[in-house]
Amino acid sequence: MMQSIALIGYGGTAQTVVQELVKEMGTTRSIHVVVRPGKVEQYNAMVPPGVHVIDHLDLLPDHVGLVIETAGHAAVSMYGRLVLSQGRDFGLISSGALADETLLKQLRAAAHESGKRLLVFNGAMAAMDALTSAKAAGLQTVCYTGIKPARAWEGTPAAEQFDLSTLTGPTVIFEGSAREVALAYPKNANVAATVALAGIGMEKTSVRLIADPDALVNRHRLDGTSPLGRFEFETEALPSASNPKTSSSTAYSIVAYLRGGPNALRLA
Ligand SMILES: NC(=O)C1=CN([C@@H]2O[C@H](COP(=O)(O)OP(=O)(O)OC[C@H]3O[C@@H](n4cnc5c(N)ncnc54)[C@H](OP(=O)(O)O)[C@@H]3O)[C@@H](O)[C@H]2O)C=CC1
Ligand SMILES: O=C([O-])CC(=O)C(=O)O
Repeated sequence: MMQSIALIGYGGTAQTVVQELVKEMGTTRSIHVVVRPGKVEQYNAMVPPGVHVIDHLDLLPDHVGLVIETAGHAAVSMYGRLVLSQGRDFGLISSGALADETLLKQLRAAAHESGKRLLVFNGAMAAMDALTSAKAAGLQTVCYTGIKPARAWEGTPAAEQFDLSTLTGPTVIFEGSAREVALAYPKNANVAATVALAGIGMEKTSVRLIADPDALVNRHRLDGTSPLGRFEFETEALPSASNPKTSSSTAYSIVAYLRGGPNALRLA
């Protein structure tokens, strides 16, 4: 049985989630979309009938038990504590925001205080079950590699270092820790932060980002070792139709969770 939910932001990810949920509106009690002040009218024209657009969390009815961020790093810090202090669960996809340790501590504290849950959806990454089992046994190394078409890296630090339009082959544009990449690539490296939060943390999780001029899909690769042995996993997803930085699989981790799946990590 689905619950009443609210989505913060109505970009590519939220639109896909809503499209799926309205098909089963009978089981979802209500869907609200929280947009920036002054934008209610604009977004009202975009949502399907029956979906409520509001511009402040105070306008959410009490029965909305879960608020889901799909609006970027700033929205996690702007709304997270308020959602939890209102006595609602907070689920997020912009997990790179949690590379800010102070924010993570504040959200965990707010969740403990209200007795509500702080969730990170698996997002574009898969194989989180292998990662968390290995963690239970003593995870030793984890490396996340993100490979995307060159145009997906426009507007990122890579565009200042490389001429993305003239790359002739796969090019490593970043190597470092999950914390470094989460802060430098806020729209492209949330996957690395999610892997770090589920596994061995922001410092120990190593990350490589690759721009591939011939790639048509986004590829996410996870390699790890533990006393259990080794795991490697790679998934390919079409970029979302509206945003080449985002894999279309991101929205479906939220949809699958709302349908009762295990597609989220609980941080508090
Ligand atoms: N965990 C994961 O695997 C992944 C996580 N992500 C994260 O998800 C985010 C969303 O991705 P995507 O759907 O593709 O992005 P889009 O750019 O398509 O949509 C973002 C939406 O958020 C809205 N928005 C921004 N700030 C606010 C705010 N303060 N309040 C309300 N709405 C706001 C924007 O609206 P407007 O500008 O009109 O106000 C826009 O409609 C990314 O920025 C990234 O951080 C993305 C991919 C994978
Ligand atoms: O959707 C993706 O491919 C991953 C992404 O943008 C992110 O990790 O922020």
